[in-house]
Amino acid sequence: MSEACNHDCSSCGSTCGEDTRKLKDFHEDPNELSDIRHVIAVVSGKGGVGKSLVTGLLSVAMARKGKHVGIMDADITGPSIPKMFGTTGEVRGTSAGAYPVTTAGGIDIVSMNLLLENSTDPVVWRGPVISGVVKQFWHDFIWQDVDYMFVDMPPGTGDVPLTVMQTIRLDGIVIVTSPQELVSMIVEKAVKMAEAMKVPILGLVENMSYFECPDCGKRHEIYGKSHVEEVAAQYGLDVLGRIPIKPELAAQCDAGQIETVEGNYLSEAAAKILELDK
Ligand SMILES: Nc1ncnc2c1ncn2[C@@H]1O[C@H](COP(=O)(O)OP(=O)(O)OP(=O)(O)O)[C@@H](O)[C@H]1O
Repeated sequence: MSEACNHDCSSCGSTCGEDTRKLKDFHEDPNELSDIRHVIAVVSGKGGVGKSLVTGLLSVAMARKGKHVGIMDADITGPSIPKMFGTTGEVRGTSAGAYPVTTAGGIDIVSMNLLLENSTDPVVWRGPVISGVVKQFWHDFIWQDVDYMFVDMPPGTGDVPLTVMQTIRLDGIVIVTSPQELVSMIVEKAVKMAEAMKVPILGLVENMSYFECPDCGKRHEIYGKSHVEEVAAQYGLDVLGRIPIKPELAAQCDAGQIETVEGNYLSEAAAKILELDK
């Protein structure tokens, strides 16, 4: 709240968490044939920090717990989910709606890359068109019996994250950071956006946290000391996991083999997400 606050929010553009205006509810129902129990969005402040990797690993972790998982790849101009899962199938449609493509491990995926004739074709559309596609992924696809849907957001706080948060009733967001980012600033932006949109934050995941020497097991903080714990404490958030830099992880993602990745870097995140069922 600013010092000059006169408690008349109607003429104020700031998002201070004290907003007295009644927020209009823009949430929209999914396709009438869809059955989706929980939706979690994965966000990051900038590109390339590993948001898609975290979306993929969280999905695999939940699928390994016996849950039916869906992934909506809302990164329309930079979709990477199908490649990570080695999914090339075609979207099938009926008059009632279209169906996601299912991975080898049983995860349902919808991504722009599954709709393009050629996966290397660029998507050169303006923001409103892109946001419209994300809405179509929600309305026009039939998501059957999905326990947990993860939405891989484009980085930042632009049109698409806003559309997703307004349109889909989210159970929470997971914020992905990396040690080389200005973590405090990124987290504060995400916290303010989530507050403004009334979406709970499930916690932070730090990717590329450290490198573990394969010979001696010593951990090296290649990008400098992590500040994720301090920042999380500052905002009252949980740290849900720290993922090391691991060339094998990148190689498995490039080979479409994320479902065979061993180790569970996100067990705390998965435990927290499972609590949504309670
Ligand atoms: N911990 C890690 N160890 C090794 N490679 C990683 C790790 N995290 C991510 N990568 C690699 O870095 C690249 C970027 O990761 P990813 O696509 O998940 O980032 P992103 O934040 O989703 O990017 P964008 O915002 O551009 O979609 C990928 O090639 C991925 O395999």
